[in-house]
Amino acid sequence: MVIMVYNTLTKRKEEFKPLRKGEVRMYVCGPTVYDYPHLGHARTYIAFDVIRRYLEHRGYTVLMVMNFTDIDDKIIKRAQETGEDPKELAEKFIRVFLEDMAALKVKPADVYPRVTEHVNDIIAFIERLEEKGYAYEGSDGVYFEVSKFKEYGKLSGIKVEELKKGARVEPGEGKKNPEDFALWKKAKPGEPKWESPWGEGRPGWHIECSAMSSKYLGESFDIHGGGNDLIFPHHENEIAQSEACFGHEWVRYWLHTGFVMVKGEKMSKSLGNFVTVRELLQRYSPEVIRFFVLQKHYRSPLDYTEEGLMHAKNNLERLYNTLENIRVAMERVELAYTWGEEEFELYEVIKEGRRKFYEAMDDDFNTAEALKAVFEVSNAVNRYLTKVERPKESVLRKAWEFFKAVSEVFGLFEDYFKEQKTGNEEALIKLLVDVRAQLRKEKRYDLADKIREELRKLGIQLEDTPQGTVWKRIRV
Ligand SMILES: Nc1ncnc2c1ncn2[C@@H]1O[C@H](COP(=O)(O)OP(=O)(O)OP(=O)(O)O)[C@@H](O)[C@H]1O
Ligand SMILES: [Zn+2]
Repeated sequence: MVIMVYNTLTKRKEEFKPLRKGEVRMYVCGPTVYDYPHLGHARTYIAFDVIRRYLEHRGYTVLMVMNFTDIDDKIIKRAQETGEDPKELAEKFIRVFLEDMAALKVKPADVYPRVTEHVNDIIAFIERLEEKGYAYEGSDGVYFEVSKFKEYGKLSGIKVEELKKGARVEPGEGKKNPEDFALWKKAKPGEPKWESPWGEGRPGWHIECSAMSSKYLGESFDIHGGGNDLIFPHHENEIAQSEACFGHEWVRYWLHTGFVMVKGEKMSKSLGNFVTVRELLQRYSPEVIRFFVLQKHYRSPLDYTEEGLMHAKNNLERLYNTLENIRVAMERVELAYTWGEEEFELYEVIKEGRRKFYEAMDDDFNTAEALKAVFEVSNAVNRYLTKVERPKESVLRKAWEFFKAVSEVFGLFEDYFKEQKTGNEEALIKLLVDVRAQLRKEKRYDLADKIREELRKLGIQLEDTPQGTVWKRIRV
């Protein structure tokens, strides 16, 4: 089975063939960290999380990099408004972003490079562009000369001539042509700055992604993603910089997510029509938000409405009911010495459901279609369980395994399956470890040692390390 992906660069679905065997290298543009993430951001990052999970599920090792834009005009402006230090402001919202994504069960990227920690790599990149004749220094910064890169516009379809017509060089701007964009911005008084061959200043926005992605993923890689609004100018400029610098094709597949919309407009900070992830989490569980996102294909617009979220909640509840029905039924199952009509019927639906699920996900990660297959299986399981007195273990187990695969790909029911295996055991061990630490503080070593000894008998080994006590299972 091949995976087909829609490539914004070629504007069609293509067979997915990674550059390196068994490995996918992907880069997703991360947030500019000056505010709380809203549902629009969540949609984009959940979508790429599911794409990544699916590729892993299909056996690829995925190396995923996401940047943090931790210095930029918006951050400086916000810091000036609130009187905070821009660095601290960025630091705070990186933390917020990571917390919100963790709450939403978005798997962390492998590397989160930040601009402020990669200024030297960015400078080296700009120097290479200068050497190759694509960059020039103006009075207020270093610019990329767009007309020198002959393939400019290949991603967005925007022509250099149109850009020339649509804009002019403003007084005080140091660029030669209106379409040129800044690689390096010379510092204005009071702004954060770094030393460079062009004097003190800071990187422009686009260059960070070219420099940091190539540092971690090499000079060509498989997938580059972001929201639709990044196609132009951000990704167009990234391509120009990178391909000018490396002299060859840079990224194989460009993937873009559709917007979360509110009454026909893009949810955005500037329009003020946003709902933050935190606000939503007070009303809905993280999985409801994920489910809401998954109900639509990632390239389609997604309307934010309360009814939509309620609908997601109800549907997710239906799936959890099915899981509980299976779990409870497992207690009264019997080993299958025979299969009746009901078993064959359910088996057929599970088999078809699995096929449809993978077919949908292989077709440009179509989560909306894949979910339909999940419900077909769910409904069939419930029908089966109301019909038969003594369900057969083998056929129920097939349904259970299917839901586990769905869980892995969609990032739903993860805690549920974990609880099935461990119950509250881990929480209870942690409680005992904490109680023992408290006893030791109070120098009640007899009781503390008793806890350690009794746990050891149960196959749990406690180790006191400088970072605190960790526990391990004794296996042999
Ligand atoms: N309404 C939305 N729907 C889907 N994705 C979005 C939406 N708004 C922003 N994104 C995506 O979130 C990611 C992070 O965006 P970024 O930090 O640049 O936000 P931003 O553009 O400052 O936000 P805003 O658009 O609200 O001002 C980008 O990939 C962007 O395309
Ligand atoms: Zn980027």
